[in-house]
Amino acid sequence: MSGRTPSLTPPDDAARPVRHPEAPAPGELLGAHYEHCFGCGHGQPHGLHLEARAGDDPDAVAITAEFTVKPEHQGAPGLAHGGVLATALDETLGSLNWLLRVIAVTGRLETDFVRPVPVGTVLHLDAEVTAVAGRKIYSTATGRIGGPDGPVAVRADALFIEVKVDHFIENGRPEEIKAAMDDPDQVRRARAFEVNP
Ligand SMILES: CCCCC/C=C\C/C=C\C/C=C\C/C=C\CCCC(=O)SCCNC(=O)CCNC(=O)[C@H](O)C(C)(C)COP(=O)(O)OP(=O)(O)OC[C@H]1O[C@@H](n2cnc3c(N)ncnc32)[C@H](O)[C@@H]1OP(=O)(O)O
Repeated sequence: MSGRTPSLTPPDDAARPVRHPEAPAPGELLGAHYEHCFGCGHGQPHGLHLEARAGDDPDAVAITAEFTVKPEHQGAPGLAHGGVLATALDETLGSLNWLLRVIAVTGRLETDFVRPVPVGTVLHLDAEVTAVAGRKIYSTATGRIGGPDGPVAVRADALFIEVKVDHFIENGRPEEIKAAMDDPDQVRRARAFEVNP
């Protein structure tokens, strides 16, 4: 994509991404990586409740997701806030971690807002890893309105950086970290990212 900052362009020796052999099957609902996550958590009343699925092409590290814009997501009257749309893109791109079976955090997210997105709209998102270079994961996402093949409303390119579980243990607030480590469901989800908490 033109006009991107150099840090979003994979180096020449970057590898093609590979879907992990134990990744969720094509079409499988991914669920939430953390129940209180603002993007995907079912236990987060203020969240986006984004639902993501593993992409249909078994050779691509790709997913699809849907996000319904609610009145609480407004910026201008009747329109989605741009930061909320960026969050939906970020969350969708972050969900690609399930297919790589690594934990990675967003280092850079570059977003284009192409069309306004009215409240009530279902945003149809798709995201794909384009390249991997060491800990650096390059990815891209699009959000369409009016259906999965509708016009593009938002798009983003991103650089995610692989981290170990210590990233969260060392930086997260102790209350939430302890609760996560004491929760067998959370530990099971973390293992899906090959994490051993
Ligand atoms: C029991 C507890 C369980 C807890 C875990 C539970 C579940 C786990 C599952 C999933 C959770 C994972 C993520 C959350 C998922 C979804 C939410 C959506 C995603 C997000 O919302 S996530 C939050 C926002 N995100 C951050 O909170 C990051 C803050 N940040 C940092 O924590 C550091 O900044 C870090 C770690 C990124 C890097 O730090 P570092 O010291 O490890 O590595 P370093 O700096 O050496 O960078 C290595 C190479 O990346 C290049 N690089 C780095 N940053 C760059 C940038 N910004 N632009 C361009 N290039 C960059 C360097 O240039 C170098 O490149 P090179 O190797 O070529 O020199």
